[in-house]
Amino acid sequence: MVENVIPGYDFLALSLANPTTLAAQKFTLANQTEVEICDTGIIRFQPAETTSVKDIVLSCGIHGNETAPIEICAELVSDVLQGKLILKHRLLVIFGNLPAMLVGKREIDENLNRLFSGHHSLGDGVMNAERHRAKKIEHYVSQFYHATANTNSPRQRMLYDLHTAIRGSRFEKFAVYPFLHGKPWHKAQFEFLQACDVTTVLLMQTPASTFSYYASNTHSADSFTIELGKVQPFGQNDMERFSKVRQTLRDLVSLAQLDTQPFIESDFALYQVSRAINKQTEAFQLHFASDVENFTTYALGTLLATDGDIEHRVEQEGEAIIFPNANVAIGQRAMLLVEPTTVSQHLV
Ligand SMILES: O=C(O)CCC(=O)N[C@@H](CCC(=O)O)C(=O)O
Ligand SMILES: [Zn+2]
Repeated sequence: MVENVIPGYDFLALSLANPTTLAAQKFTLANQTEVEICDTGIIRFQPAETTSVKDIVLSCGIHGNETAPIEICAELVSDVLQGKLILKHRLLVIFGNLPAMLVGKREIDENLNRLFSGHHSLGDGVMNAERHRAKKIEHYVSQFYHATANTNSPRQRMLYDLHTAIRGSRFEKFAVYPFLHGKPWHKAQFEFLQACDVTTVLLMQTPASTFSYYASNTHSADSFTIELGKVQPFGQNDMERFSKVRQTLRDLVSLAQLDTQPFIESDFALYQVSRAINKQTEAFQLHFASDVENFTTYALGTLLATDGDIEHRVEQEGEAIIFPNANVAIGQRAMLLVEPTTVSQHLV
């Protein structure tokens, strides 16, 4: 049955062959896991196991050229479909921007990761494929979480949105912890990240239109953007570098509890955003080379970027650059400046 619906157990290939739409379908695996294709690139699993307490969303390819996470998720989905990986918890897997994957680009018309929390419908409204996709993704995530919202036992929601960075990084893997509006950070989440070999975490200080902020703020999910290395074409990722994250994600969905190391703050490099620099004019220019890595620091006063007449310089000792990108839409984030911080004072 599965092979008739998803040839070769390859849901990614089926989705890429149907990048705009795929008819919804439901079927059951031999191990009694219920599978629902919600739409192209969006697949939901309900395990036979009734002691499931976690509602887990994994997403990748929100930017079409960020291939390592796409390969990781495709492998995991295929193994579930083949019965090689038996789920303990409910799981929704999202392959975000299929048309952009097909052409190896970050986006087609607009950055999908700036369209969540209803931003898909602002301004000119839902007028391009990325806006439609963001709206659909929000719909399926809401449906997934709401399906168990009235059950009596407490459930844990999580959403891990897997990306890769455009540049190299002083820390190859790092996570973005969305702004929690004053709520405490979760020790167990740092422990999960460490199990994934991610020990650099950037704590955001403001709301955002990203997918991870949407999941955190709208659905109270434990949620992160997780950056896994640098953008590479499909098939050119050294998957050995991701062995810990691959295994931890498999354990997360298939075991009752993850076996993690206790949180020790000194194991982590923690940063908070000191400033966000938004592009204001088409003249925006970075004043360092394209191979300068994320988390690089410069001396006080160094000119980092100009935007017409505006000069952006290092204002604080130890301020590091992250996600510098001159090629963004006017009004959008062109770079973050971050500084070391701690979490122990506000951690549960
Ligand atoms: O390397 C870059 O410049 C961008 C990599 C990337 O796509 N990062 C995400 C971070 C989302 C967040 O802030 O949570 C993005 O820019 O969308
Ligand atoms: Zn990305």
